[in-house]
Amino acid sequence: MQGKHTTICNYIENVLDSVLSDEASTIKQSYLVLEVIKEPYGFLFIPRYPTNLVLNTDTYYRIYDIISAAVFPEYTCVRPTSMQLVEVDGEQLATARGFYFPGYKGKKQRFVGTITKIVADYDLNKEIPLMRGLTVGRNATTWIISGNTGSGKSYALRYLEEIISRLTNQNGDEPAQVIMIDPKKSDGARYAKKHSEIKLLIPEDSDRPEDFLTRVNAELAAVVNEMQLRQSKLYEVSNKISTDANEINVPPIFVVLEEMASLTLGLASTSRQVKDLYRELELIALLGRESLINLIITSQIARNDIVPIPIRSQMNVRILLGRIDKATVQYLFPSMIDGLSIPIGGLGTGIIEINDGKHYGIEPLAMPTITKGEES
Ligand SMILES: Nc1ncnc2c1ncn2[C@@H]1O[C@H](COP(=O)(O)OP(=O)(O)OP(=O)(O)O)[C@@H](O)[C@H]1O
Repeated sequence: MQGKHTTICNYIENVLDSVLSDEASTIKQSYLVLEVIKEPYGFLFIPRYPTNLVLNTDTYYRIYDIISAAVFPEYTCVRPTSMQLVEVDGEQLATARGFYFPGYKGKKQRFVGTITKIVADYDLNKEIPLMRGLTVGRNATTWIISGNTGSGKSYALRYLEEIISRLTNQNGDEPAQVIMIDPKKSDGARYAKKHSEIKLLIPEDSDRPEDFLTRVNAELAAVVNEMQLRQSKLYEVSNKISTDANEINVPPIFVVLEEMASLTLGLASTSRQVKDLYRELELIALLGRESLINLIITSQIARNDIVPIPIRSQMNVRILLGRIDKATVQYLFPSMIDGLSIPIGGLGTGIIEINDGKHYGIEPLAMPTITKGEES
């Protein structure tokens, strides 16, 4: 990795000096800060050895906390989920490595407008826009949206549904399929009622929780079956080693599960129906990507007994809206328990981590605001 000593680097060095020099007076002058001016952007913190700094995770996040606050709002730092120790090109051994802090100039901007306007500049078959400057690659097929009541989960889901309704198979002649499971018969159910193309699963008035869950499991089993059929077909027709079901021109399938906690409410985690549910969801989360089967879960809290670890750990896109504190981050962002980044305030805001090979860590998020006339 390479960087340049730009004006902001002087500023960061001064900030670091004044914080760190109290603890270790010899730190001053024993490091250099460079700005990485090519993608992936950010900053390099390069200590000159010998140094009294130990380059470990604690030091990394300590420096992250200092830099990220000091450069905001001119720059936004992304909080990596692990320490980033990188090789610095063309340096002597004493300065041949440094900490890399990913970040970008300015702040990413919330979209405010009609869906048509928001998506106009994007190829939805490649990426899903969430903010101006923040998109999710379509290879990220598993999403979890969590947050306290009123934080904007349902609103975020409606936005994603509007996006999904514009997705098709490779040839563009078959729309994406959506299966909406809404045990609370709330926003998701009401939205699906107006969109006949969505397959809606809601409890009947006479259903006991286990009756509804049995129907949900049957639907999920059918999705898993379709996943296996697609994999078999892909195996037969493809000569490529790395590919996905776009090659066989099938449309993406989205399983949307609104408020996961209410699906198992009142049932023991050891019951057959609950175990079946977790098994089917785990299979979809683990194996769905190649067969274009996507999973979107919302949950007020992503506790282990609500979203079991094997499912949660497969989630490529993790969104936490609303209140961000130690209690709320611990399930989706365990590495963030100490030192929180700065979320942007307001409705539908929080933090996001995207695991699509193009993002480095946790960043602030403000979900789009859809202006009247097109919100459906
Ligand atoms: N991105 C946004 N832009 C504008 N308004 C928003 C946004 N996100 C949420 N809101 C507004 O905030 C309020 C609460 O949002 P929402 O109903 O989605 O929360 P929730 O997390 O689903 O709550 P609950 O868990 O109680 O169902 C709604 O009035 C919604 O219109």
